[in-house]
Parts: sequence; structure tokens; C-alpha cells
Amino acid sequence: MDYPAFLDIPALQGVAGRVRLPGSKSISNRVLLLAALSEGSTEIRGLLHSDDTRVMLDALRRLGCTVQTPDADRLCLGGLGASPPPPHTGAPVKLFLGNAGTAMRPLAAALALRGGHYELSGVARMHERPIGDLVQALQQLGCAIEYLGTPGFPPLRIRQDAAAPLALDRAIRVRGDVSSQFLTALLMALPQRAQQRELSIEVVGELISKPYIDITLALLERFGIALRRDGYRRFTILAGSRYHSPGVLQVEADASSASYFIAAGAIAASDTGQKGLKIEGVGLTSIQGDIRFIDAARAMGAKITGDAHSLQVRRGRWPLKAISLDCNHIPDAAMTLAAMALYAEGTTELTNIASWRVKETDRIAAMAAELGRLGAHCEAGEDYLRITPPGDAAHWRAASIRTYDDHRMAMCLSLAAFNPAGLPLRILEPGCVAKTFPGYFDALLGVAQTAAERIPVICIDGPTASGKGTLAAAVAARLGYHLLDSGALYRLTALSAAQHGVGPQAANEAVLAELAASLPVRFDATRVWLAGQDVSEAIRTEQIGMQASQVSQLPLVRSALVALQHGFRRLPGLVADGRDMGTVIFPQAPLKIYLTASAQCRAERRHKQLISKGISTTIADLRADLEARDARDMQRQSAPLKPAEDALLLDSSELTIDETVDRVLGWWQARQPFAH
Ligand SMILES: Nc1ncnc2c1ncn2[C@@H]1O[C@H](COP(=O)(O)OP(=O)(O)OP(=O)(O)O)[C@@H](O)[C@H]1O
Ligand SMILES: Nc1ccn([C@@H]2O[C@H](COP(=O)(O)O)[C@@H](O)[C@H]2O)c(=O)n1
Repeated sequence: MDYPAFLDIPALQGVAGRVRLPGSKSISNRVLLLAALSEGSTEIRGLLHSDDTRVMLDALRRLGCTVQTPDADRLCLGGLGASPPPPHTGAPVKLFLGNAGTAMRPLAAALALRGGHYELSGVARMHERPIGDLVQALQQLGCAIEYLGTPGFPPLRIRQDAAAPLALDRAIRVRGDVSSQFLTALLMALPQRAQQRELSIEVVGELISKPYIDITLALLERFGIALRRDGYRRFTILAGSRYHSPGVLQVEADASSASYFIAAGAIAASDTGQKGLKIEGVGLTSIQGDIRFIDAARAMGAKITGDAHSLQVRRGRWPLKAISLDCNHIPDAAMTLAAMALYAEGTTELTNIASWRVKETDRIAAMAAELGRLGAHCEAGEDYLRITPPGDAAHWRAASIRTYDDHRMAMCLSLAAFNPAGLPLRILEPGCVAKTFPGYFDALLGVAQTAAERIPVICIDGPTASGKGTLAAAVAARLGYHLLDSGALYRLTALSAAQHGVGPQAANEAVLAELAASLPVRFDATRVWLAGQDVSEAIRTEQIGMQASQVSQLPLVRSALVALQHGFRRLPGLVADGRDMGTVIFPQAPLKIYLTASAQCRAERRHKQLISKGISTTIADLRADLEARDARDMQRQSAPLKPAEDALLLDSSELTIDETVDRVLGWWQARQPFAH
């Protein structure tokens, strides 16, 4: 999925419908590693496809695991099981783990205990995320693991002789108060060495994020590992433990990702008669700790019901109620409470969140800064955050939100688009959501509702071959907006008419209008389908272009296509190219461009375009054709081609494509309210 450099979200009003969430990141990466350590193959269903699971999968492939994907929902991973580790004397196996803590920590432990020669590295931020307590615990055992950069942080080198004895007769001590991932890493790695004896881990300090340990324990059990435990202080892996693939394993949808939609359901009004939002793939009995977010959301006012596999959310108390909460049990989802606090009466206090400081970014500082940008007042401490929302609608600001390469910052702050002031919101670098939820914005905007007038439209009208389509597509891509190529609809009508043996002349107006009104058309990112047939090329011929120009003269045909064109106005916005976008179809559009170029220039461009497709023609013929088409478009009675009164004129004769794009984006930016 290509994300733009920023995404502007218009003010949102409601949510309704259903949303299907991607698989849990925590479960996905644990299951991948456990399957890799098992004998035989594991079929994993519902695996999350994101940056973090991709780096884990790449690493497992490099380690020798086989990976097959029979379809989009299933992945079969062949485990390493009893196969011998690579020699510690050979060249290192280099593993790049991006910014995935759920890959770096468990792999470091698993490979140190497996033996071999490895180098584990990640992005710059990963090299700032602590791993010293885990490394120390492994060094206590006698594992040969060292830092390749700053002590206490990745990158790491592991050079471990698999045959060398390890100090496994006493309990391994590991700190639990910095990251629970250190304990998870040891719990998943140690069963490799538990065939002959039982192995114990002792947690030093108060364990944080206990629910993540519960996920680890539940999954260890699924893979055949038996444990004895004393609360969260001591864990003993029983002698004879060995990883067995469970065969098939279904990954639950991500409970942390659910938190954004739970919050949206609690914040956004839904139309009378609608039941709010249904969240599918994760339910009330989830094994993920972040499911307890629903208790906090309920305390703030959300109405949440559900079953084992889904949740139903709607707004209850309004405004929301401010809460004071120890968030140790929901460290990731708690960030969403900070966004909900924007809509609460009073000050919300989130405590015991020190772990936020060592995540993808310093989340306490980042959250305080960005909520402040929206008009909230925040007080940030070492391990707490207090949020007082903007006093009233007048105190909200149209903000340009920094996301710090942190997916959760982007997703949480997107909820500010429901602000009562009706202000749009800009999210910078929205692509960071790919870490756990690549389709997040499509999912949110797919269930969000707002008045059509709030959805911005940029109209680009002009004569044939002036570059409208090229410009419109580039502007839409840069803004993350939808695209309407209205000429394609007239071309489709002409093609459909030809297929039905109906000529494009006025005598057939009623039949042509009927065909236009019921075009069985489907657009995807790059192709156009008519009655299930890919007609992307068929509608682009000069002959169909000429017939399109003829059918477009007919008022009944034009009216028949209006509703279809309005249907393209979807969140977050639209760039529409044609002849009457600014004058007839979207007369209230906030930006209208009338794009021209000299007839000679347009004929030359079209000539070049056709030659590149292997179609031979002359510039003179093309010029005559396009002038005839322009004359017909400009002189027709119904919706003639002309600049809208408030259109900006752009002559591209002397401009490159990039220059026209920059010019339009410059005009667009100048009209946006975002403070920098
Ligand atoms: N500023 C420009 N400089 C040079 N070539 C350009 C420029 N803008 C567009 N072109 C080229 O001109 C050709 C026609 O552009 P395009 O198809 O976008 O025009 P159009 O106005 O959408 O045409 P139509 O009216 O047939 O839909 C394309 O090959 C495109 O790459
Ligand atoms: N809004 C529009 C768009 C197009 N037309 C007519 O359709 C013909 C084909 O359009 P292309 O942009 O794909 O070349 C064009 O010649 C116009 O006559 C229209 O009327 N209104």
C-alpha cells in the first residue's frame, strides 16, 4: 500500500457498519517463532501481514524455515525442529529486524540457546531500545552474545557453540520492570534446552505488562510446552518439554487495533436507527491483554457488547467521563485512552506508563506534544500523563500531527478527526501504520461518516489531451485521495452501446441513457471492468473517444451519469477530471482548475502517447481530431466545456508534468487551515 507524505482527514461525524481487523501482532510474531522452533509444519490462519511480521518471516526464511502461502489467509511454516543449528565458526547469518521488538528480543534469546553465528540489527530507533537485561540473563547462562554498538542496545552478535554446556542448573534471573518481552523471549527460547531437565526463570522486580506474558503462556501450551509457575515471579519449564506443532492455528484479530474502533464507536455519533459499529475477529474472551481496554472505555462511557469473536460499540455517556487509571495491564491500548480524553469532561490521568518511553518513540512526550497541538493541555511525568481537553469547540485547532514513525501515534491521533469544531486533521507520514495495520486508514474511513459537503473535491477540467488525467492521478496519489476519470464513464457508455449494437447518435438518446444509468462497471486501482470484462484498454481507443464525445452531447446521458459521479466523493477526498466537474457535477468544490495547453502542444503529446503504444498516426490528424472534439464539447447545449467562474487557469504548454502537479498542490496547500 502506497501512503502519501501526509493524509488530510476531513472532520468526521459518525461511524457505522462493520470492520474486520487484521491479526494480532503479538500473537502473530510469537506463533511464527514457535512454529519455527517446532518439528513439522504449522498452518497459520489470519496472520497479520505488516512490517513487523514481514521482518520476522524474512528472518525465519534466512534461518532455513520454509514458507508457503496457499491463499491470502493461510501461511504454512516448516519448522526447524531437530535440524542442527549452523556452525558457530561459519560466516554470520545476518538478520535485519526493523523496529520489531517482538522479533528482536525473542530471536536473540532463541538463537543464543540454539547456537550458531548470527548478527541481529534493526533501524536506528531499534538500536535505542534497551535489551541489556535480556542479554545479561543470557550471558549468565554462558551464552556468547555481545553488543556490536552501544552496550545495552542492539545490534547484537551471537556466536554460540551449540555443543558448549550452559549453566542451566540454577534459575535464570531476568528483570521484569523494563519490558515483559525479555521474559517472553526466555520463556520461548528455553524449551529448546529442556529435554533432559527442568529449567526455571525468576523475575526480578515488579513484572510489567503481565497480559503479554499470559499470551506467551497460552501459546506455549498450544505448542506442547508444560510449565509450573508461582504467579508472575517464577516459571519452570518441565523436563522433557519439546515443541510440537499444533497443526493449524488461528490468529485472533489484534485487540490493540480494536481499541481505535472501540474509541471511535464511543466518540462518534451514529445515525438514529443504527447500532453503532461492529468489530469482527476479536471478542470479549480474547487471550490478548489489551482486550481489557474495553473496561476503561466503558468507564469513560462507551456502550460495548459482544461475543467470543466480535464486539459491538456505540456512544453511551456524552461527553465522555474523565478517568484516572493505572494502565500497566494495557500498555499499548492505553494510548487510545489519551485520544478519548480529548472528548471527556475533566482531566484524564493515565499512570504507570513508564514503558511508553522506550517504545517506537518516547510515547509520553510525543502524545503530550501532539495533543497539545490540537488544543489540549497535557502534563507529562516520568510515568504518567494528564490530559485536559480543549475547553470547548472554539479551543480546538486544525493540527498537523507528527507521528514519530510510530503506528500507534498515527492511529490514536486520527481520532481527533471527530472533533466538535468540525476541523480537518492532517496526519504526517501516515504510512507508519504499516507496522501493525497497513489498511488502517481505509478501514477507519470505510466506517466513518460525514456530510458529503465536508469531503473535499479538486476539479480538473479542460480540453482533450491537456494533461487532465495525468495531473489528476498525480495529485490524487500525493493527497491519498480517490480519483474520478469522468471521461471514462462516457467512454464506457460508448463501448457498452457498441457492444449492444446501439449507435452514438441523438436518435438513440433514450436507450443510451438507459445503458449509462445501469453500467455494470467496477474500478480498481489500475483497471476498469465492464460486466466482469477488463476494458481498460478497449475504452482508450481513438474511435471510442470519438463516440464518447458524441454520446456526451446528449442531456439524458449526462443526467444518467450524475449519481455515479457523485458516488466517487468518498473519504478522505476526491480529485475529479473531466469537462464539467467544476461547472456542473461539483459546483461547490473548494478548488477548481481549468487546464489548457496549445492545440499543437496537445496534439504532439497525444502523438507521443499513441506512438509509445505502437499506434501510428500523424500530428496533423490528431490536431484536427482534438479540435473537432473540443469544438463539440464547448458548443453543446448541455454542460458545455468552459472554465467555472471560480476556476484557476493553468496553461501547461510550457510546464513539465511535475511543475503542473506542484502548482496545483501549492494552490491546495494555501487553502488548508493547518497550523505548522
Ligand atoms: N505538462 C506536460 N508536459 C508534457 N507532457 C504532458 C504534460 N501533461 C500531460 N502530458 C502527456 O500528455 C498526454 C495526454 O495527457 P492526458 O492523457 O493526461 O490528457 P487528458 O487531458 O486527460 O486527455 P483526455 O482529454 O483524452 O482524457 C500524456 O501522454 C501525458 O503524459
Ligand atoms: N466530464 C466529462 C468528461 C468527458 N466528456 C466527454 O467524454 C469524452 C471522453 O473523455 P476523455 O476525457 O476520456 O477524453 C470527451 O471527448 C468529452 O466529450 C464529457 O463530456 N464530460
